[in-house]
Amino acid sequence: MDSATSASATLSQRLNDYYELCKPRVVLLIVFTAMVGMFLAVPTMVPISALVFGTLGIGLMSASAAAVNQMIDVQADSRMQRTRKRPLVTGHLDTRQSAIFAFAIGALGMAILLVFVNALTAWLTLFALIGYAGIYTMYLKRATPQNIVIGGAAGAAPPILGWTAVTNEVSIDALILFLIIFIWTPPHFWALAIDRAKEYAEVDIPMLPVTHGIEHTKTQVLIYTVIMFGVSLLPYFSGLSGLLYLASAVVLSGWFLVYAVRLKWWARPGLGMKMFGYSIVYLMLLFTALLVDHYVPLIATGLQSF
Ligand code: HEM
Ligand SMILES: CC(C)=CCC/C(C)=C/CC/C(C)=C/COP(=O)(O)OP(=O)(O)O
Repeated sequence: MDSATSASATLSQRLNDYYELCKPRVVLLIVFTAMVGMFLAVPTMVPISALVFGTLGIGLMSASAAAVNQMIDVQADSRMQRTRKRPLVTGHLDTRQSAIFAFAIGALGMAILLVFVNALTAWLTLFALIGYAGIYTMYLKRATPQNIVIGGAAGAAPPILGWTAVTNEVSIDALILFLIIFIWTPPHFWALAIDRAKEYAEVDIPMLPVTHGIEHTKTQVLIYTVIMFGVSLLPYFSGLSGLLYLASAVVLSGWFLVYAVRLKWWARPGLGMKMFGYSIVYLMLLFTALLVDHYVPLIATGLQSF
């Protein structure tokens, strides 16, 4: 390999390390839920500056929160199979580089929201960043098995942030979208934790299956999934969404419930991880259904006027 080729290989490796530091797939879904919040806040098109700068600011600050989470968790991450390849664990990045990067993208995100969006969105996003990186990662994660229920509030904030980016105010409908993700978080995480309980026990993180056992956690997953079924129908009953959304929510949440029931009474090895995988598809499709449902009447009206 000549020196130019090896320099470019190093650069692309380095970029990939910073990319992985941001938990990109989680941030992508977070940003998507924020964008759906923006679109649902207005009857027609989102103003382009709120869309571009709101998305960018929320995305950068979420990525910053994820990087800080990895800086704090480096010890635990180095001892779990699932997290062993993270860039701070492998030594591809050090704490100083990660701290500078996290601060830079966090500050940039905050500045973008303050200057181009609005102060309410900027401060609420900062609050979510501190909630996840500070309160959840530094304290709650090691303090109580209810860690993710409380910490989940930060991850559920993005639809509200998207909504305020466009309207500069919080509404009941924005709170309903928040509630969907808030109630979704425990089944999302505990389904994975059931299959990874041994790893969490080994690093002394008091996740629910470690402190209260697998059976209790499965019951909690089922209870939250039943509540989530009901909560996922709220956008229809509040008048935010129509029948297309209602039908999608019934099918998607119904399938989630089938998983929860199987996990409780007919589990087989690996079902927890399968349910965890479905939880991600579920949230993606549910928010896609909100979006499509919102624009179908508009498209239909447009077609009629031709
Ligand atoms: C406190 C709240 C949450 C906890 C404890 C949690 C926990 C986790 C864990 C442990 C993983 C890692 C799976 C792995 O490494 O294979 C994961 C993956 C994931 N989570 Fe969450 N999560 C939370 C909130 C959220 C939120 C709010 C979203 C998006 C709206 C989200 C979206 C995702 C996605 C897309 C993945 C897959 C990432 C990948 O494939 O790399 N999570 N979650
Ligand atoms: C500004 C804003 C909207 C912030 C968003 C917060 C954010 C990035 C939430 C992600 C939630 C998440 C991946 C939790 C898992 O952390 P973990 O440490 O329990 O999981 P791990 O073991 O995989 O690191």
